[in-house]
Amino acid sequence: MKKSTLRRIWIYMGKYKINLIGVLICSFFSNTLLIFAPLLTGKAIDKIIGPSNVDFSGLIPLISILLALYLTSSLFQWFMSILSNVAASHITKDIRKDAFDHLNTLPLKFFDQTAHGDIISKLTNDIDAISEGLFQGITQVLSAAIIITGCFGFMLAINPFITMIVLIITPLCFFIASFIAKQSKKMFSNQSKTVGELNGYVEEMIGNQKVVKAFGYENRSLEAFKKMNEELYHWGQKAQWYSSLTNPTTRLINNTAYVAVTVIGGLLAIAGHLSVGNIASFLTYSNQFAKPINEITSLSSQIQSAFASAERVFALIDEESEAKVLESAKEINNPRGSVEFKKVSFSYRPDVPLIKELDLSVKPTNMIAIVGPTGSGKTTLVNLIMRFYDVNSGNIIIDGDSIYNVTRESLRQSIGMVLQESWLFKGTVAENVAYGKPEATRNEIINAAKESMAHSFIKRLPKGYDTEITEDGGNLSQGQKQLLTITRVMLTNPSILILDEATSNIDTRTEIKIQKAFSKMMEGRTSFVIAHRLSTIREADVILVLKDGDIIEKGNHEELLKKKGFYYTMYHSQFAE
Ligand SMILES: Nc1ncnc2c1ncn2[C@@H]1O[C@H](COP(=O)(O)OP(=O)(O)OP(=O)(O)O)[C@@H](O)[C@H]1O
Repeated sequence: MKKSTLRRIWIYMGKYKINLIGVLICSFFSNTLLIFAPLLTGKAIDKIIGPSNVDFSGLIPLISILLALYLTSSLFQWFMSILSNVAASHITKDIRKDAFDHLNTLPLKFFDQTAHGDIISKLTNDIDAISEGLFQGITQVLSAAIIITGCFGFMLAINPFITMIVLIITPLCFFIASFIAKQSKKMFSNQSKTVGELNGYVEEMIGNQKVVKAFGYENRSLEAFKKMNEELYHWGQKAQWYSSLTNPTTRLINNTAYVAVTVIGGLLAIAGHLSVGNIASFLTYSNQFAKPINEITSLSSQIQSAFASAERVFALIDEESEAKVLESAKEINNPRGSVEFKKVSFSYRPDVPLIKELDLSVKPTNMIAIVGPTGSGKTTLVNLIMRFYDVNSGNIIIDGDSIYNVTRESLRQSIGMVLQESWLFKGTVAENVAYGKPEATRNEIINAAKESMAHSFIKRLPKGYDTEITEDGGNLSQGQKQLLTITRVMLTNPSILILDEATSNIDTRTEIKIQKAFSKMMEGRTSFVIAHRLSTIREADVILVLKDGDIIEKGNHEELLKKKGFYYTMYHSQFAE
């Protein structure tokens, strides 16, 4: 357990000090009251002296006190769980908020390099494990400490000799329980690893059902699933076999102690050293004393796993945010759209240089097409303009301002992006269109849709602009989804456009319609268009041909064809197809 993890958990918990103090007080009273109960029960038993010989005047007050004691203890128990649950939910909420807030400040690099499932599991399971583990852990440790000390004290007071017997037998239980726990832990961890694999496999198969069916993969998929399921069964069985040993073994030892206490207690009673009531009290104390000791193993693993989860969540919160903007950073508003790259160098990994001292000057309202083989750095160029990644050296200037001297928000608001994947979320058509401008009026939305030629298909949807779209736009065609994302960009009215393979998922007939929407959108705006289909970028003012991160050819369509270089070969190879 790292000290810093403890300190940070304490900072979160410290905000709910009052609840914590309340939990401590309630736990103290609830457990202390309970510890007195067996003593009183013993005394009550001793009031029943024999047939027709019951000391009612002593017995009735004892029973009344016992009832009051149990009632008060239960009330304290109830208050304790309310206080601890309230604090636990607040802490979960606070940590989750901090983690999610921080997630929004992380650079794209982080999301590119981290498994998304892992991030989700940190935000959900791990955060739950922290609060559950810690609060249950703390309250149980506290109760255990009070119960063990109290019971030990009372047992000692009743009879030190029998207390020694209990003291010898109970740790034996503890060692056996922890040995079994160690063995079963291995099996449980294999089991959860297999569960993880199985979940991943099922998710992949469900997500890619089309591909599974298209390639007739069903039977092979079933085979692979069967194998994993068998493995899961195997580990599950073993884990259960070991863990199911704990209870019977510890019970057996505890019961042996119970019998020993009863027999020795009986003998001592006959010798006149103990009363029957004393034996009854002692038996209850020895039981209560053993219980928390037996639970220490599971309690410690619960607390350890809460700490492990806390470390994972704090590691996420400690991930380095996007570089801070300068204090002097200004807002960029409606730029005219001139873009300049000055000796820009960039690489994703220090040992693999990608873009080397690239110079480029783009005039406002120009259409720049970026073409080149796969992996040549086309998307990287637009990543740099959007500041998804920062250059290693050099500068990018928009309308005379370095993009590093303006706020990221205003820079990104000035640029509209349409990607190959048209991302839509669960909500109405209108809500999806207004994603970048939530305050847009219905008229503005309709006008944008008319401009992007999406209006006619939206009108025909069952509820028009109020039609609910399922997650990922499953109930729309690929072309319709793309028209919606174009409308979304239209509505934000950016000065600069980036279209990254925006029509590559669309059939050629729909593409013509979408091309028209694009042409309309590009009017009066600087645009960067990445396209594999060269027929779509013939009209570009400048075509940049990229190869291994360098611009190897630059010019308009005719100029580049005349050159008979790389573009010429690419263009003709596409038409030969
Ligand atoms: N997040 C990343 N981390 C590390 N390397 C990356 C990352 N993204 C891209 N690369 C690498 O950088 C190079 C350029 O990638 P980029 O996506 O810019 O190519 P592209 O020309 O857009 O390719 P495509 O036409 O296939 O989309 C490739 O070699 C790629 O493997």
